[in-house]
Amino acid sequence: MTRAILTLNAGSSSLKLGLFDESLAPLATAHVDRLGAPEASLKLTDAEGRKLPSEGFSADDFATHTLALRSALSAFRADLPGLEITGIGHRIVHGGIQHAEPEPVTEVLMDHLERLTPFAPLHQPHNLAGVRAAIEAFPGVANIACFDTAFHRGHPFVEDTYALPRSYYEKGVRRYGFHGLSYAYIDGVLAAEEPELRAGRVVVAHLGSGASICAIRNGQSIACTMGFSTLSGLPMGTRAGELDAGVVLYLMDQEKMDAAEITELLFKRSGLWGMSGVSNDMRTLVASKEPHAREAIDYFCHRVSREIASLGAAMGGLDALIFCGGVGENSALVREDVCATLGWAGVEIDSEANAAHAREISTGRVAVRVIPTNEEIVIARAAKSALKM
Ligand SMILES: Nc1ncnc2c1ncn2[C@@H]1O[C@H](COP(=O)(O)OP(=O)(O)O)[C@@H](O)[C@H]1O
Ligand SMILES: CC(=O)OP(=O)(O)O
Ligand SMILES: [Mg+2]
Repeated sequence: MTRAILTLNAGSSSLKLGLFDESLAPLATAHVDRLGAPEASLKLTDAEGRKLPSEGFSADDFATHTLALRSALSAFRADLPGLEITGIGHRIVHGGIQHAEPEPVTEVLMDHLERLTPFAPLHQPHNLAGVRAAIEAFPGVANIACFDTAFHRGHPFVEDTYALPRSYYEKGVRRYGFHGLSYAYIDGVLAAEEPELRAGRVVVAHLGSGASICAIRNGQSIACTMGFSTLSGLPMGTRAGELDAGVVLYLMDQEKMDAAEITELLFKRSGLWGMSGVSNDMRTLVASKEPHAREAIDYFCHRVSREIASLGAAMGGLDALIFCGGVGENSALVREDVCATLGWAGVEIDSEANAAHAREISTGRVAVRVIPTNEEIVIARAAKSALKM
């Protein structure tokens, strides 16, 4: 029997599972892509990252996060007999004020995390459902919660607060920031491979179905485009991103929408999906001839460029720009568009290197990199350390 750590990461459009041995060498991954869409699919890879066959599934098996989890776990079981799961690490999007360090799951913790669901409705319920499913599937095995908010907890007060009466800050109305496991991974790569860059003013653009950008200096989060909830900052697959709070008042006052309807509109029917009327997926938009699809891409790239500049300003300049996440790693078109308007800041890229998704794509003063993120290994490391393996 090989002893293994299992990791679970439920994103807004994806489900990613990882299996690692106790020295943290990868054994296998399962990645459900386009979750909930007719094109949903499962990709399994082995220890060497080679694709394994994963037949016998249809889109119905990935229609919801719960079904996708069941299908991915069954695929793992079929392909990898002889494993003993000794610890399970979970990406939990929101840890609130109280939870930053990875923690063993208890009933009390689950209760705290449940209460944060309204701040991350596209994630927290799926994250917690994943924990419950893991408890059921692997009784007696310890579950460790790893928080997406943790990486940002030390950011400066001016980046932690809104200009509201102080009592709201005390109640937890703060700029939390998310995608912290991804930022921690990228920071770790820079620490190991390009420490001179890490010491500079680094902006990391995590562009996936959910998207945010973070300013990092010496491993410390300085600012993030996501704040109180996973709604703010960039437009995303189905989320609006930056929005004048006056729009919400208008929706309530004039359109008589209640909180549930506004949540549904801003989290699930806006962003790339709402603007284009075509798809929430960048691949489909790039391939589409619909003018609204192109407008959605243009809006996305425009907001990404503006936010990169804004985060650079928060640090007094920009030395390195890193792209990661499903869009950031795979869309040369988006990177090209984003960088095209940042020439004044010293961002210049080589079109061929960019088209080839090379790691180093810059030709100008700012180092521009494409680094595939790996939230799974960050979760596995945290689980191993919390379990003192
Ligand atoms: N080849 C590609 N070109 C453009 N976009 C891509 C490509 N591959 C994946 N994507 C985008 O990446 C997104 C998924 O990114 P990911 O970081 O896995 O999302 P999440 O974790 O938020 O669910 C998809 O919605 C799609 O828009
Ligand atoms: C926080 C968030 O939006 O996560 P994801 O990109 O995985 O949906
Ligand atoms: Mg994700």
